[in-house]
Amino acid sequence: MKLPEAFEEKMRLLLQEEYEEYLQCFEEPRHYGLRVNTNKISTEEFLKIAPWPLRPIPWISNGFYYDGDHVQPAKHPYYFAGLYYLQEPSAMTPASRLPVEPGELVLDVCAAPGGKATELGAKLRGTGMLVANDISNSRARGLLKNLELSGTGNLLITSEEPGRLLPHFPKFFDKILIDAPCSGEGMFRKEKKMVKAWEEHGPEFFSKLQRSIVTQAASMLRPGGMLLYSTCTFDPRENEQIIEYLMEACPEFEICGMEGYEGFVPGRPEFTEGKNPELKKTVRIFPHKMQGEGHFIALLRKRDLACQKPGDPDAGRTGGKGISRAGKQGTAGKKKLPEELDAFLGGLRTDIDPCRLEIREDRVYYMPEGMPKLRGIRFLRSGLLLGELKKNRFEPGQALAMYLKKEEYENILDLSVEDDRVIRYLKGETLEVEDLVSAGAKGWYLVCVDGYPLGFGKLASQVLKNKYLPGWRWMS
Ligand SMILES: C[S@@+](CC[C@H](N)C(=O)[O-])C[C@H]1O[C@@H](n2cnc3c(N)ncnc32)[C@H](O)[C@@H]1O
Repeated sequence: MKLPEAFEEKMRLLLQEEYEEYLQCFEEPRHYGLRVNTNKISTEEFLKIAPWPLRPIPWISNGFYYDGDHVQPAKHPYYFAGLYYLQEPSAMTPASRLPVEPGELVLDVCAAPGGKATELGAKLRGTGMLVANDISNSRARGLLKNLELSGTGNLLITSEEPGRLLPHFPKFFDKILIDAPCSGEGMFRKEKKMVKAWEEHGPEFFSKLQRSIVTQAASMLRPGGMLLYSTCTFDPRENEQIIEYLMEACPEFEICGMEGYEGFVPGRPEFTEGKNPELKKTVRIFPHKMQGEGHFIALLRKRDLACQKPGDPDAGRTGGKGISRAGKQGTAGKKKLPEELDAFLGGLRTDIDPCRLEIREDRVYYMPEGMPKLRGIRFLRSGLLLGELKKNRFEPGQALAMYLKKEEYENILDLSVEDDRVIRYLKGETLEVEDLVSAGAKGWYLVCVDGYPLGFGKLASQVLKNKYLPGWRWMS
């Protein structure tokens, strides 16, 4: 493979005697990774039902290698049930090293198509709020699908420059992940077209963009919060130098250590102006050191330089436009709900706080607590889309199906993965289910595969009318 000369020169400088070893890895095959969605299934349970051999990715607790030349995990009903996400192994590292806890307010600044955001959502376990942003509207659509498929509910998906989010979320988030747009040097082996893109827009181009993204994002982090910066490139101008720039612009930031792994290579302070030895706590992943592509990861904490009562989670948070941890009341909170919606919600075996329901143009949403007013922000989704009111009838939606656990809904049609009706359901066909329901049964049923929800269907006369989202259907 022909690499650009300037890139080769830089890598020689960066790797020295290891350079030949690095070049060798271009002759080796790429690695395929699968990350278990622990929001839906534990890693142990998934390993019991996994349809193909899997090998642990040693530095990711829920990550596994699979043989991508012989199996297609994206063509399996468990994929449609959101039990896992397919992701390059090194790319699993950033979200795994940002310590997100349930109940936190989390921002993924450059989130599409959702490789990291889906893991951050899983760590929140349906609590707190995940704001997933991407400047590209078309890419944000893919992000929306992936987050809904993963069952993430407490959600806001925006498509903005971070600077436009800032007035709404000053010092707001507990955790922020910036997986920055970059020159992609770490992906040269996996995607040859990245080399051409690098020739058009290299590290200088991206470092300007990264500087502006990190400083804007940093202002949205509350004092005491943590920020993880990552790229899939090697160049210090996009890595250590960005962290140096951020720490100069915002001196309250300090670099933190993270859970290590023998293949992680410490950052290189000598490639920065200030040569701060703390930069050694940042991490580079090289493909000749580990079974994964190239990455850079830095974890930082924003120290609280002002006086703060210990244990006060709101200390330092300024609150932005109408933001408070208590949240604002949903529009449906005080009103009487349409009868069919009320009956449907009554059938859910999970706590629904009526104050968090919002009805907008016939769509019913369940809003996260603490959702700010969104005036002026381009967003694709705010809250969990429960379904639609159609002439006062209520039709539950796909996002709700993916959010629910089997035991959280009363009417279940649970099919075994061996049952050919699973694929027929995913293709949008009507199903005969007289073996599974009694003669008089009717209404909305949650279709599951081996106990994991796939979508809704409407039952009448032992026939299930298919309500699987057309855009998500199984293509043969
Ligand atoms: C490396 S990709 C993100 C991959 C994603 N985190 C994942 O794990 O699936 C970088 C993303 O940044 C987005 N982007 C580029 N410039 C941006 C900006 N100024 N603000 C927000 N997002 C931006 C791109 O559209 C792209 O989707």
